[in-house]
Amino acid sequence: MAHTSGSFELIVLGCSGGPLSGKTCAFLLKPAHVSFEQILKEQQSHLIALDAGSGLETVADIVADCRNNTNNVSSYLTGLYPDSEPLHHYSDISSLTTARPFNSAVLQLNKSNLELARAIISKISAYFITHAHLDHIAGLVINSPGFSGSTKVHGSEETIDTLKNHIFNGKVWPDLDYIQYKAFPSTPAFQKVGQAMHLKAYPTSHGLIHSKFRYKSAAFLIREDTKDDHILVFGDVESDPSSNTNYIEQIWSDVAELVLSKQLRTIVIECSSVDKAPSEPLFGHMSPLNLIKEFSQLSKICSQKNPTTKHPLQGINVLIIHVKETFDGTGDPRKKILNKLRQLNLEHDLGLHFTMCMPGLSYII
Ligand SMILES: Nc1ncnc2c1ncn2[C@@H]1O[C@@H]2COP(=O)(O)O[C@H]2[C@H]1O
Repeated sequence: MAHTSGSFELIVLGCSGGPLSGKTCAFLLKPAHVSFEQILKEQQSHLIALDAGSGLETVADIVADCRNNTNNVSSYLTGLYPDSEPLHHYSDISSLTTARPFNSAVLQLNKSNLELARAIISKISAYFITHAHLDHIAGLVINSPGFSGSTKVHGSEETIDTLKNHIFNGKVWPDLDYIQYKAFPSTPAFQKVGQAMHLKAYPTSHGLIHSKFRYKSAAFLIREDTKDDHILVFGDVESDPSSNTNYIEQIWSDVAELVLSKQLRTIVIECSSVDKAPSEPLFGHMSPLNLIKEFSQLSKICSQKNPTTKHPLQGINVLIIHVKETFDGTGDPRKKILNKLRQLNLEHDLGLHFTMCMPGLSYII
């Protein structure tokens, strides 16, 4: 049975911001109405990958959890800290549907956990990479010799150049001829992905290289065609005031109408650390104050477009990813970040609903 309550199923393989080397950012996305059973049978797949910091090993672990009724993957990140809470503590919305990604029809197939994981990974129709930092590509790289044939990898010109010349270059990793690179259009535009989705890639700023050159990441607006619904997924990103650019403002201006018409109800975005003193670097990332300022800006843009809407962001789901693990003995950074976001959300009267993403779960949105 496919999940039918939402438009998309976002399967979180990893969402840590490091420096932990496992469970870093990797997501599978498909229309919610299409089941994995169908995906495994069909020729033309509905499944896409957004970043690939984790891969085959996590899918195999999720299959094992589904088969054994355990929660090893979904409790992985919360299990790191002594003050961690049960999963439901990390979401504002009890109505946000989470599920185990694979149902009995898939799990009953006569395959080992690893064989089933490979069968699922081999149905990814294309990888969309926000930027080439290792924590977003490690799964793609290490898994690539096991791919069954041509593999499409989409990214900005800069990301593709880095992957081709600095990763898949015969030295760091074999230059595999079945990887087909495809650059995003220079002006953001929807392109068909999978069988019933379209994706538009926007550039974002992810800090400076050697304090000089802007390092770009990306954000993806994805449309589910049958329901004309959308999800916005950011890779690593810093706020416009931090970067002194207007990349995020351009995205907000482009999506404001969709927010107003309730055709964009979920935004997946990073919040890597707690707020820092101005002298401390954020390394091209968000903290709660910066993120809430960005959402206030989106709210303002929406209100300018439609002054009669009082709380344009009311009910928007914000899924937080890329929290950095900490070693300072002060406990779970996800709790601190979430508490601060909740407090600022109330103070700014935004009406957002926050969820800390966890690996091993499907979010039906
Ligand atoms: N100059 C630096 N010193 C120490 N750590 C850094 C420095 N620059 C970047 N980083 C870290 O390296 C990480 C690379 O991935 P992220 O962008 O997720 O987050 C980055 C920071 O946590």
